Formats: sequence, C-alpha cells, structure tokens
Amino acid sequence: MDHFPYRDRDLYCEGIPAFELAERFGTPLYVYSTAALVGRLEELHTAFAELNPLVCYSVKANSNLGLLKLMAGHGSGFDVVSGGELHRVLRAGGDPGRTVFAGVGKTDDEIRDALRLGVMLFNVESEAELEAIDAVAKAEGVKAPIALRVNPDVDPKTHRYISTGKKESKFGMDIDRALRAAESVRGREGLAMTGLHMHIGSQITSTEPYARAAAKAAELIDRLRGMGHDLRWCNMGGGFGIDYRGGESKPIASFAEVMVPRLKPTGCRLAMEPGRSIAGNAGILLSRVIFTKQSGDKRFVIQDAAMNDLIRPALYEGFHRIWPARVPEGVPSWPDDFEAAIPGTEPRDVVGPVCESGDFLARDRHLPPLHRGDLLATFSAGAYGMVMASNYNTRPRAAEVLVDGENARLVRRRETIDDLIGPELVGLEG
Ligand SMILES: Cc1ncc(COP(=O)(O)O)c(C=O)c1O
Ligand SMILES: N[C@@H](CCCC[NH3+])C(=O)O
Repeated sequence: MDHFPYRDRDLYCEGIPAFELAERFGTPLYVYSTAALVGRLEELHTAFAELNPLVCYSVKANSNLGLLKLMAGHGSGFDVVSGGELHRVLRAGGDPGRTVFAGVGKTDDEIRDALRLGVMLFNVESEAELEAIDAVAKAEGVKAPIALRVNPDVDPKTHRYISTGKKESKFGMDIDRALRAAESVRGREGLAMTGLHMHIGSQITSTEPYARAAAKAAELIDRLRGMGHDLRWCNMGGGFGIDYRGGESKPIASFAEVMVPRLKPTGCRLAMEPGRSIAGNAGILLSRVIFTKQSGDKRFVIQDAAMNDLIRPALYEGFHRIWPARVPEGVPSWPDDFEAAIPGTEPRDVVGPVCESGDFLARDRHLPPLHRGDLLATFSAGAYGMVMASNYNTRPRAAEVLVDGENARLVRRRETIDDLIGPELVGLEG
C-alpha cells in the first residue's frame, strides 16, 4: 500500500492523514491516490512498450469524472460498455477516437451515437450485433471499425461470476462462430474489421491464461488476415489481478513477459482494457464505527459503510483488508497476514447498517478493540466500489476524494436524501 502508508500508527493517503480527510469530508468516504493511478498507468505503458500499446482504461471499474480526466491527461484511452460511459469519457475530456465500445446489448441509439462520435473500435459480441452495426453504419453513410470479441475458451481460474472467456459465457463468440462471422463481414458495406478482441475474465492472478489467450489471438489474427481483413489492433482486454490479501497477484511486467513475445510477430498494435489493475489499489474506503456489539460469542463492529457502498464481499465473497486508521499500541501497524490471528486482536464481523444478513465487509476478522467513533479503512476499494454502490435502504451514496500529495479534491459530493427522492416527487404531483 505504497500510497496509503502508516506513519506513527496513523494512516495517510499520500501526504494527508486519513483522520483529516474524514473530518473534512465525512464518512463513508472513498479516497483515491493520484500517484497510485498514474503510476499504474505508466507501469502498463512501460511493460508493454514493445507493442506500442494503447491503454484503454476500463471505465466500469471506476467512472468518476475526476479519475477519467486524470487518466485522459496522462494519455489513456478508454473502454466503455454503455452510451452512458461514453458520455462520461467525453465530459472528462477523453478522446472517442481512443475509445473502444464493448457490451453484449448495444442499442441502435448507442451504436449511432458512438459512430457519430467516432469511437475507435466496436467490440462485437454476436452475429446479430454485426447486423445491427452494419445497418446503422450504412444509414449514416460510414464504415464502422469493428473487432470481433472472441472467447478463446481459456479458464482464467478466477471467481465464476467474473470469468468471461470460456465458451459457455454470454460474452463474445467461440472461435468457429467468429470465423464464420468474419466471412460474413467481408460482404458488409458498413463494416471494416480492423481488430480482434479478447477478454478472458477479471482478477486473474496467474500469467498462464494470458499466455494461452495471446497464442490463440496471434493464430486467429493470421487466419483473419488470410480472409482479407486488414487487422491493425489486437485488443487483449483487461483482467490483471491485484493484491487484495497481499502477495497473491503478479507484477504487470510478468503478464507482459508472456504476452509480448506471442503478440509481437503479428505486427498489430496492442490495445488493452485494464480497470482493476489501475484503480483497485489506488483507493480506500473510510468508515466510522457506529456501535460495537456482541451476540453469543460473536463480536460485531457496526460501521457506517455498508453493502450498498461496497458490495464485493456480499456478491463475490470478495476479501478486503480492513484496519483502523489509528492503530493502538501493542498491535502491528500493518500486519503481514490479515487472515491470521494478529496479536492484540479478536475476531469480529465488520458489518453495516443495511437490513440484510449479507451486509458485511468482513467476517471473523482479527481486529484490535474498537470503539464508537473509531475510523476504519477498507483497502483495495478503488475498483468496483463506488461504481457498484446503490441507494438500498435509501442510503445516500458516499463522497469521493482525489488526493494529490497534500491536496485533497472532492470529486463527488455526498448524496443528500433530496437527491434520492427528488425523481419520485413527480409521482406526487396533482
Ligand atoms: C470487456 C471487458 N474489458 C475490460 C474489463 C475490465 O476488467 P478488469 O477490471 O479486470 O481489468 C472487463 C471486466 O471484466 C470487461 O468485461
Ligand atoms: N465487479 C467485479 C468485476 C467485474 C468485471 C467486469 N466485467 C468485481 O468487483 O470484481
């Protein structure tokens, strides 16, 4: 957690104590580190430099405009999965010409909009979508740049809910189907196949699935070129895993090590769509203890961040390190192993106020004694945190802050009750 260090037992976000941020902006609060975000983007550029990469940051991981603007300012392109995300990119000053558009259910309106804005590639997920894009492009008098999304049938060995590259997945097409679809593209006036797309899943911590996918991509590019398609882009998607527990993932360079030699002979430019590997460990969630309680032998810490703020533990049994923002004496300020029995701690469930048994951020987690008002930090919360937040139980969503050295900028204000009920007041008229 380079950018969220403990100094004298106090957690810092770059150069600012977490306590100051919580006092200034309230809790629950998402805090992002500029240096962490930019650092990861640069790491990707460096690791894949031989393939002249275009990093298309995957907006779904964290779509805050402040982050998108930062990414665009550092040369990032974007991966979007809806017309809404595309408009976020535009608002943030991103370039549609460096944006790829994925998704199994693009509507005609979204296709038209994306064509008019000039997106770089449509990642096409089915034959029906090919037809739709062709029809809209012809009506607009343009050729749509497309890449078929192919499922290489590689097991990414990740949680089944976030695996996408197997042949039974709803995403993309299997190889045989893709080859047949490629035949049909040649006869379509509205389409130009300029790339190939693969994305095998998310939170992938071993390099082997990428080695296999890259080999299959290279082979397929040859075959598609043999059919007369002028392929210039090889888009290998996202999916690089990060450390949630500590030590389980690999450095970006080791993924590059297995991919670069397999893709280099294609002569294609590499596009990639990393989300979690850029934003995941660039963000934390700060929350305050409301109450502690005991039921039988079980100890609970009830704090103000709930499943509506961070749903990963409830949805995927996602593990996030949780630790007090001020660590008491007698307890390590940063334990080596968060799943072990840490000296000076006792197992507790960290839960929120939402009315669901599944509302927990951690279960049986060793934590030091905690009291009403104590501040907690949930780590690795920068990706698939705020973007998946909801208003369940009519809970306003958290505020978001982007830290840069000793400066903190509010990049999303905390929602109010009026923000939530305003759209419904229309039903009460008359
Ligand atoms: C097509 C596509 N691209 C990119 C991503 C981003 O993945 P990740 O955040 O794991 O890098 C996803 C999510 O799995 C995806 O479905
Ligand atoms: N939301 C998931 C990842 C989904 C990836 C998008 N296809 C997570 O939090 O792990």
